[in-house]
Amino acid sequence: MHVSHLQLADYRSYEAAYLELEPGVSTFIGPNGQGKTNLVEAIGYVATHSSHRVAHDAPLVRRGAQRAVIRAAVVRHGQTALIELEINPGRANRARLNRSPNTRMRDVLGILHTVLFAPEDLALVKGDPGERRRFLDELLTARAPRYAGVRSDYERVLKQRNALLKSAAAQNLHHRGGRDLPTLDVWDEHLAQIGAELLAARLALVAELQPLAAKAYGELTATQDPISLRYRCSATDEELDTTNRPQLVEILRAALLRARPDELRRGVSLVGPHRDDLQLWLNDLPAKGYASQGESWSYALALRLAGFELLRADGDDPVLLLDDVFAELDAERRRRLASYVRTAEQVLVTAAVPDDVPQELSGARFRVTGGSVERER
Ligand SMILES: Nc1ncnc2c1ncn2[C@@H]1O[C@H](COP(=O)(O)OP(=O)(O)OP(=O)(O)O)[C@@H](O)[C@H]1O
Repeated sequence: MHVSHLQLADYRSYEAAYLELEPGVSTFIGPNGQGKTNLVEAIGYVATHSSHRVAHDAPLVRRGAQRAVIRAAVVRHGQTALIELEINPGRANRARLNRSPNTRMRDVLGILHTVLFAPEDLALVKGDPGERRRFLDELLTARAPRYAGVRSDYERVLKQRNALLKSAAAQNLHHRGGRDLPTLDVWDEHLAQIGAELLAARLALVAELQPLAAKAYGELTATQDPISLRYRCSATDEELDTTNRPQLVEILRAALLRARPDELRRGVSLVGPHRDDLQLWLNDLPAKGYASQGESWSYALALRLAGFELLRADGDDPVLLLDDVFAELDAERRRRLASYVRTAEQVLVTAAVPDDVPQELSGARFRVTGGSVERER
C-alpha cells in the first residue's frame, strides 16, 4: 500500500500543507525543527490514531487553533481510500471515509498500515514495560482492528475495577479479606475473560515475532548473537506455554484470587495484561541494563523490521516511515538497513543532513522549511 496524497490543516507547525507522494522512496530534508517529523507523525496518526511522541492529542493541534485535520489518500490493491481525521482535543475526534460523514473512528483504523522507526524506539529496549506492551498491541490492532475494541474494553474494566479497589482500600476492607465485595468478583471475571483474550493474542504474536526479529537482528548487525523475546505474565512466575484462552482465563482467575489481599490494601489491580512485560534478551542477558547503545538501537530496529515482515506476510506492505534514524547508525548499519527496507512499496525518510541517507535510498526529494514542503525537481 502507499499514501498518494497528504493534506494537513492546523496540524503541529503546519497551517496548511498538501503533498503528492509516489510509491518508492521519498526523502524529506531540512534543518532541525522545520516540520519533517510532523509529517511522518501525521501519517502514523492516520494508521494508529496516536502519536509516537505524545500520549495526548493537544500538542498535535497548531498553537492557537481549535482542531487539526489530516487527510490522506491510501492506495491499496489499486483502490483508493480517502481518510479524513479531525483531531479535537478534549472532545471526540471525528473520521470520514471517502467523504462519508457516517464513519466511526474505528471504521478507518486498520486501512493504512505503517511501521515507524524513530529515535524514540530506543525506549522499546531501554524504557518501561508499557512501551513494549504498546508495541505489541499496536501491531495486533494493525493486523486485526477488532483488538482496538478488546483493548478499550480491557481499559474500561480496569478503570472500574481500580475505582472499586481504591474505595475498598480507603475503607480498609482488606481486614475482611474482601469477602463481602461481590461486585469485585464480577470485575475479576470480566478482567479474566477480556484479559485472557488480549494475553492469548500477545503470546501468539510474540511467537511469530521471535524468528523474524532474530533474523532481522542478525542481518542488521552481521552477528550471530542470539536474541530472545520472552513474555512475562504478571499472573504467574513461570513462562506461559499456552495460548489456549480457557486455560489463560483459569490462570488469571487464580492469580486474581491470590492477589486480592494485596490489591485491597493497595487499591490497584496488580494482575493482568496491563502489568505484563515483553522481556528482550540478547546473548542470554536482558537487553535492558546490559546491551550497549548500539546493540539496543539495533534491537529496536529489529523489532520494527519484524513487525514489517509480519504485516507484509499478511498480504500488503505497510508504509515505512524512517524518522531521523540514519544519524544514529554507523555507515555499515545504515547500508544494511537501507537495503532491507528499500523493497517496501513506499518508504518515507526524514533527515536533517542529506548525506546521512544512504545512496540505496535515492528517490523523490522534498525540502522542508518553516512549515512548507517543496518537491525538488
Ligand atoms: N502544536 C504546535 N503548534 C505549533 N508549532 C508546533 C506544534 N508542535 C510542534 N511545533 C513546532 O514544530 C517544530 C518541530 O517540528 P518537527 O519535530 O517536525 O521538526 P524536525 O524537522 O523533524 O526537526 P529535527 O530535525 O530537529 O528532528 C518545532 O519548531 C515546534 O515548535
